[in-house]
Amino acid sequence: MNKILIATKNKGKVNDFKGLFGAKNIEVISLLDLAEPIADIEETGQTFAENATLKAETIAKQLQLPVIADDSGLEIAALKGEPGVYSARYAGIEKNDQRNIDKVLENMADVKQEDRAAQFVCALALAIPGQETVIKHGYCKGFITTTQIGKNGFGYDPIFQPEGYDVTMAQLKPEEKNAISHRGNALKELAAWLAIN
Ligand SMILES: O=c1[nH]c(=O)c2ncn([C@@H]3O[C@H](COP(=O)(O)OP(=O)(O)OP(=O)(O)O)[C@@H](O)[C@H]3O)c2[nH]1
Ligand SMILES: [Mg+2]
Repeated sequence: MNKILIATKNKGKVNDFKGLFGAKNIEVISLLDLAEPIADIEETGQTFAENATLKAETIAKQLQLPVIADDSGLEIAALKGEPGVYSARYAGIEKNDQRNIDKVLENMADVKQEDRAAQFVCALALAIPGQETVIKHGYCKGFITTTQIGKNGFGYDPIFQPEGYDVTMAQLKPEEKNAISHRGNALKELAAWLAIN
């Protein structure tokens, strides 16, 4: 395998995957690279796994190619697991990262340091036409900061401090994020599965 299609339109995810697969000499293409535009898929699932499966199977069927889809998000304990599967659209359907960050910080304004635990979750679905879809999960535990710091990454990275670090995910270099991220961890699981099946 020297090329993989990731069924996403999120540039931040594409950059993460380019780093992750580039190390294995595998070229990453996404829905943003296709000549024919692909319609948005409505994410109607209740879980990351359901949404990842929906995206992977729809695109695999449409293009008759093996694809990986990623559904991911941030679960904050003090907000009862929110934003969860609604992470991209937390502050509205236009999917604005800055507005999403502002909404989290506002909702957590009164939450004490010791109660700011959170985790990123990533579900990866590998869909191959005619085969059963494979799903693997990855997690990254940490805390929500009180201000946003850092310019790398995307989404909530500037307000997420991984466990064992005193900087945010957005202050880490791309390769440092990939080494500990929910996406990197899910991909390790998928790679391990591919090697033994
Ligand atoms: O700080 C972050 N670092 C990450 O590493 C990360 N991974 C996911 N997220 C958040 O979760 C949403 C995914 O939602 P999502 O899986 O539906 O993707 P999406 O709608 O952006 O693109 P697509 O893949 O569906 O085309 C994203 O938009 C982000 O808000 C992240 N935030
Ligand atoms: Mg989405």
